Amino acid sequence: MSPTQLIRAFILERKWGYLAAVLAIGMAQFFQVRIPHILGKFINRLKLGGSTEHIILGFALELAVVAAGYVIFFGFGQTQVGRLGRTWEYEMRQHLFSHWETLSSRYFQQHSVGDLLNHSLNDVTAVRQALSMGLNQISQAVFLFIATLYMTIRTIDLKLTLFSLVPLLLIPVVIAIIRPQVRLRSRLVQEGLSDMSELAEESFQAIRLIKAASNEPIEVARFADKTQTIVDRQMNLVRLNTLFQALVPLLSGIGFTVGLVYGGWLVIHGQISLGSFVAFTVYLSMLVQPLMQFGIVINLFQNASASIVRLQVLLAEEPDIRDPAEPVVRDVWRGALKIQRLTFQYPNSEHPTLQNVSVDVPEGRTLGIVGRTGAGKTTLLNLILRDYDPPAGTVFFDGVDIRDMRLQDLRELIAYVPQDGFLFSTTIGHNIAFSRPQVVPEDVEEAARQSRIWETIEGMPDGIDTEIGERGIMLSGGQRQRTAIARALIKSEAKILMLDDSLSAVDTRTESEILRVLRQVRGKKTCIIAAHRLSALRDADWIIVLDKGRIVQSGIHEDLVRQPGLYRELYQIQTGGEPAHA
Ligand SMILES: Nc1ncnc2c1ncn2[C@@H]1O[C@H](COP(=O)(O)OP(=O)(O)OP(=O)(O)O)[C@@H](O)[C@H]1O
Repeated sequence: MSPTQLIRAFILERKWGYLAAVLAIGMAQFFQVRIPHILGKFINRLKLGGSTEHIILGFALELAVVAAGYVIFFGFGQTQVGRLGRTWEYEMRQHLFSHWETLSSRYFQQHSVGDLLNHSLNDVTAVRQALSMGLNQISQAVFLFIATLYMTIRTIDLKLTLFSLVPLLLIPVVIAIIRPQVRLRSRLVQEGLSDMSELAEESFQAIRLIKAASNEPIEVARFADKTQTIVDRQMNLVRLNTLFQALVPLLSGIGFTVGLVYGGWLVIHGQISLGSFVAFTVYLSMLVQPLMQFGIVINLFQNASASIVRLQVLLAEEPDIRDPAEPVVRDVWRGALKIQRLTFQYPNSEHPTLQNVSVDVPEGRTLGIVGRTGAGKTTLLNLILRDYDPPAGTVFFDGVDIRDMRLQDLRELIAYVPQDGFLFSTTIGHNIAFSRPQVVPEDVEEAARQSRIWETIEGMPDGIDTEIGERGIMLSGGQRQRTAIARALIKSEAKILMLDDSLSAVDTRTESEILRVLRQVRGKKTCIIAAHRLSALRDADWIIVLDKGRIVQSGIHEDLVRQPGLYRELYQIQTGGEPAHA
């Protein structure tokens, strides 16, 4: 659904709530316009003389009743409108987040986090302001304007009202001229804010790198540059808004002068009473308020319409990786994997990253993937996960093209340890139980023991409830990797375990301990281990050697080290030039 449709549906669904709010705000204005009328009557009555105490008390009581009516109706309307606006904001943010969750990695590579946050914060807020404050102000303004005009024409003088009104009618003209500029400048401010949050986020993520390079002053200067741009753009907007907001009272002031001159003349010539003239001046000043509000509302709606366009673009984004129309569903999957003549090119890339890759991994077997950096190992794993879509007829799970499987089934069947072993800023226990929030602590412990992180956890102040800082900053690289492996192992019913260079940061002893655990898993799960370090692959049932996206060698470790080729080269480098032997 587009944001416009969403807004329409939202308002329609709550039409009675909105109607009650608008009517209450309108009613409040009718109470408000009674005040000058009472004042005028009071002055005229005072002029007649008589028992003043009694008169004053009577008028005071009338004023108090009117003021109470205003407060009750306005209070109700304002609260109601505010509540509806907040509900919209909540629902829209939920909607946006759910939508983003359907999109693939490709989308997040092409859009900055700063921009997305800007959408979910500022754009949604801009629409909310139009739906709450905007509606509140426009209801007030329309009702007050009509009611005031009605009162001045009916109870005072038509000509006096019309003459004073002429300068005020120029206000919409002024607004029409300034309006497009306000919109442009407010968009520039929003873009500047988005740039700034993007830079701050990147900088915080890279804080270790920045400190290691003593780059703090450069980062601070870059940030200052961004904030200066925002200030400049905000000042441009403020100047224009000031002009805009000054012109409205100026025009009202001219109307006021006309009213004073002509109204005074009418009083001198006895055509209206002094009380009516006083009431009229109050009415005129009351007309300024709705006109100012028209200006504010126009600004709010301008901002909201720019935000709606951005939200429109965002929600129009279709997920590029989806469930098939008629998925193949099975009760039991075994976990055999077959890759057949797989060639793949990233959308923004000029050359294929993988070329004609074929390999068969029977269920319960282990495939090792080795290759220099950039050879395409991660890409191959990402394609098996359908993080990017492989071409049809190239990747099969138990003989079924993975594109014909339900995404949820496929991903339930795979336990994956990504290269960066991403950890969330929560407790170590929650990180391990990430894909299985309902598991019991014993399962967390079991997975942690298998991945050799349990000892570390036991030494932590709060055990599995220890907070590990932003993205696991309190853990070492190896501890992070072992935590990520535990997270995969806890997914016990997965049929395929994929490790993307996940042992690179652990010492060789820990590596062989983890490999021993993986050996126990073997036979029950199909394992795919991508690695630079050949020691991680020694036990694999089959190894493929990737070079620039092609399989250049394949076989078992013992054979590969004997053959001349890339594998032996890597082996010799890693074993310090030892002669190749099994
Ligand atoms: N999202 C992407 N868009 C475009 N090109 C990409 C993308 N991801 C990876 N590549 C390119 O594809 C090639 C293979 O990258 P990949 O990450 O699969 O290699 P790798 O063998 O896992 O390397 P490493 O061992 O360094 O992790 C590289 O040239 C890389 O620049």
